[in-house]
Amino acid sequence: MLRSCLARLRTLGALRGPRGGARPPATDTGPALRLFSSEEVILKDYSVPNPSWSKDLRLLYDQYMKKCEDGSWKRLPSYRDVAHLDSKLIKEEQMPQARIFIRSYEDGLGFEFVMFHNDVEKKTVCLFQGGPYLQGLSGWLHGGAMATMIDITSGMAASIGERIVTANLNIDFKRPVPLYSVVVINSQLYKAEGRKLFVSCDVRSVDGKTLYAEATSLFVKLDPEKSST
Ligand SMILES: CC/C=C\C/C=C\C/C=C\CCCCCCCC(=O)SCCNC(=O)CCNC(=O)[C@H](O)C(C)(C)COP(=O)(O)OP(=O)(O)OC[C@H]1O[C@@H](n2cnc3c(N)ncnc32)[C@H](O)[C@@H]1OP(=O)(O)O
Repeated sequence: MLRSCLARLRTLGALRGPRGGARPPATDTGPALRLFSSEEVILKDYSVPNPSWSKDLRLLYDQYMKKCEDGSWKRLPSYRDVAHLDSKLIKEEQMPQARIFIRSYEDGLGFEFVMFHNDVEKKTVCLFQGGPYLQGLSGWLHGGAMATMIDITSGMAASIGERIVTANLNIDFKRPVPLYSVVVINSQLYKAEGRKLFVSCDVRSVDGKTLYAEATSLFVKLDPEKSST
C-alpha cells in the first residue's frame, strides 16, 4: 500500500528527497513533511502565488507575509494529496485517485487561496479568489464554494493538526460574490468547551467595505474511543 502511494506521488512530481531527486528551495512552510520514517516526502505546496493570482491577491499576500516576519502570523501550506495517505476508509486501489477537492483544479480555474494563522489570537485569515469553474448564478460564485472556504478557514482557526470535524455550520449570505474577485475570510475561535470548538467568521471585500457573509460553526474533536463510521 505504502509503495503504491509513493509511486503515485512520484508520478505527480510531489516527492523530493533521498530517492526523489533534488529538493526544492526552502520556503517559509516549515520543516519538510515527514510521513514515513524511511523516506522524506515533500509535497507540492499550492499556497504560493501563481500566474493566475490577481493583483489584489498578490498585494494581500505580500501584506500578510510581512506580518509573518515577527512570527505572530504563519502562512499555512496547502497540499493536494496528503489527506488520503493514512486513510483506512477507502480501498488501496482507490487511494491514488483521492485528492483534496479544493486543490483539484488547474491554476486559476477553481479555488485559489492562501491561509494565515495567528496562534495567540486564535485567528485564521484566508485570502480567496474564486475562479470560473466555481460559478453559480451567472457571474457569481456559487454559495457552496463560499461555504467550503468558510468551513475550512474556520476549521483551521479551531484547530491545526488535530482530528476535528464540522458538526454545525450556519452561514448568512449577505451579498453575492463576483466570480474572479478576491475576498478576505476572517475566522476566530471564540470558545472551547471540552471537545467542542466554537468559531465565528466573516467574509469581506479587499477594502473591507462589503460584507459578503457571516458564519458561526461548531467543530468537534474526534473521540479516539469512538468509531467515526
Ligand atoms: C479540505 C481540507 C482537508 C484537509 C486539510 C488537512 C488538515 C487540516 C486539519 C484541520 C483543519 C480542519 C478543517 C476541517 C474542514 C473540513 C471538515 C469536514 O468536512 S468534516 C465532514 C463533515 N462533518 C461530519 O461528517 C461530521 C459528522 N458527525 C460526526 O461525526 C459526529 O456527529 C460528531 C460531530 C463527531 C459528534 O459525535 P460524537 O459521538 O463524537 O460526540 P457527541 O457526544 O455526539 O457530541 C459531542 C458534543 O458535541 C455536541 N454536538 C455534536 N453535534 C452537534 C451539532 N450538530 N450541533 C450542536 N452540538 C453538537 C454534542 O451535543 C456534545 O456536546 P456535550 O454533550 O456538551 O459534550
